[in-house]
Amino acid sequence: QITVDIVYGGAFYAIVSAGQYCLDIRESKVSDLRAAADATTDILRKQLELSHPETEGVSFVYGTILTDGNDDYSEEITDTMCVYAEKQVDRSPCGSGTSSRIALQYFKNKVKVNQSRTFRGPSGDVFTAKVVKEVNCGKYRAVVTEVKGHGYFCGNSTFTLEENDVTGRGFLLQ
Ligand SMILES: O=C(O)[C@H]1NCC[C@@H]1O
Repeated sequence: QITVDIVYGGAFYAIVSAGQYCLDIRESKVSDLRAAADATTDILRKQLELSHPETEGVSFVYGTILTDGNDDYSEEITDTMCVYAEKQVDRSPCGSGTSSRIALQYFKNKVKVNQSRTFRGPSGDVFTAKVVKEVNCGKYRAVVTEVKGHGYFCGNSTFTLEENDVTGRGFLLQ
């Protein structure tokens, strides 16, 4: 049995420490971490009915974020691995995932407004994040967060859908 937190930070995520699966976010194989996170997302998608008060179309568990469990305020880096959509592993700490993690730390009284933390993804890239202020979202208490990081432009692509291409309208091979 594991215990997860469900948090919205641009998408709904389950947040859980890798230790709950007896895995180590820095030492375990990415394939094992990914499988644990994906199995969690899969189960939650079947069990949970979510509803966002303001945005339609986001009310499902988008992914599971594994952490090192270091949620108390500290200037130390805390590690994150976001496994989202259909088993994709984010190389970065994940923008919406980092927003979710700092919001969760705030509501668990681990950080205060304007206390910044540093989050590291699997590639070693870091984002910093803080809570800026508390707000309401529908009937829920919520926060505005600020996430900073660096991204790299890596290309353009153009997709074309021909009129009779039924398969091209969407498919997934696994
Ligand atoms: O950084 C983000 O928010 C995106 N990366 C993976 C999950 C989200 O789509």
